[in-house]
Amino acid sequence: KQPSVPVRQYSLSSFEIGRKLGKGKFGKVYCARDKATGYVCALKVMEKKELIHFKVEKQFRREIEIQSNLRHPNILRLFGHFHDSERVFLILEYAGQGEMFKVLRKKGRFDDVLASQYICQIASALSYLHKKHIIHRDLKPENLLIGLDGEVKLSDFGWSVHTPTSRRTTMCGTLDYLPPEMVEAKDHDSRVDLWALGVLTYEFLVGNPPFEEPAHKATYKRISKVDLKIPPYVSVEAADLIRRLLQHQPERRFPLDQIPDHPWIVKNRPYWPTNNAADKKSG
Ligand SMILES: CC(=O)N[C@H]1CCN(c2c(Cl)cnc3[nH]c(-c4cn(C)nc4C)nc23)C1
Repeated sequence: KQPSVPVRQYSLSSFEIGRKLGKGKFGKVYCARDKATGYVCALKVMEKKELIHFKVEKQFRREIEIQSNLRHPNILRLFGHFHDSERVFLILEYAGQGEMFKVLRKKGRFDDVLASQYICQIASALSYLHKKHIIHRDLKPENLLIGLDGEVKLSDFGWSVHTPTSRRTTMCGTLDYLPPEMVEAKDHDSRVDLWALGVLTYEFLVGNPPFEEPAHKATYKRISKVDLKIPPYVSVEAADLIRRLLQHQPERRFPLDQIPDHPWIVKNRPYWPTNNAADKKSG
């Protein structure tokens, strides 16, 4: 009988802690190296009392359960978790090029080649999740990371659930990515991620989400009416995909598995993937 790989028990002393990478909603993330293997990872630390105070321990357990079982090149791996008396620790994959929203803010907006590569990779990750009856429900630049070779990594599964569902937890944070059926608190399914993908496509190419307004109520109205204005500099092919995703009726939204064949993706696919790290190495 083949001995199964023993599941290692981790503790804080298993790691050398490096620099602080950033703050998530409920915790801090540090770069860390596993002493036994030298493997670099990201260690997310959360205070138990904070999880209890924000009443998110159920959501947090779901995040661990869902993300631990996912294996996809565009989904950030969760390798394991452990806790001590007052904190919980997540051992996450380290994304070598950091946070998407910082890159987007710094660049302002992406060109068709970069944006279409990112959208195609995110569509691939969403397709993988939907086949497992999981919807992400919180797709936005803040929840995207970039790996060492420039590939996108979906992270933060705090809001993901098994379909179909109707939201029970009150929403906080930006409404910008929510489809009509969610702002109208109707039952919803995996096609909410299609709407968010449309919002993300728009934001990558324009620099801000399509229905952004200072007041929540105004954003809500623009989403409900699909009050979409696409600037003239957005290419015809990109505008076509954005319009096909930002459909009020979920069943009319462009299906994920057709995205790799959409003209905008095909036209902007490089002959070979740009592998920044390799380019630098080869000089
Ligand atoms: C919600 C949330 O956890 N946000 C972020 C904090 C850092 N974190 C990372 C996570 Cl969870 C995983 N890998 C990361 N890599 C980086 C990073 C790399 N560079 C060069 N700069 C940064 C920053 N950050 C992470 C997720």
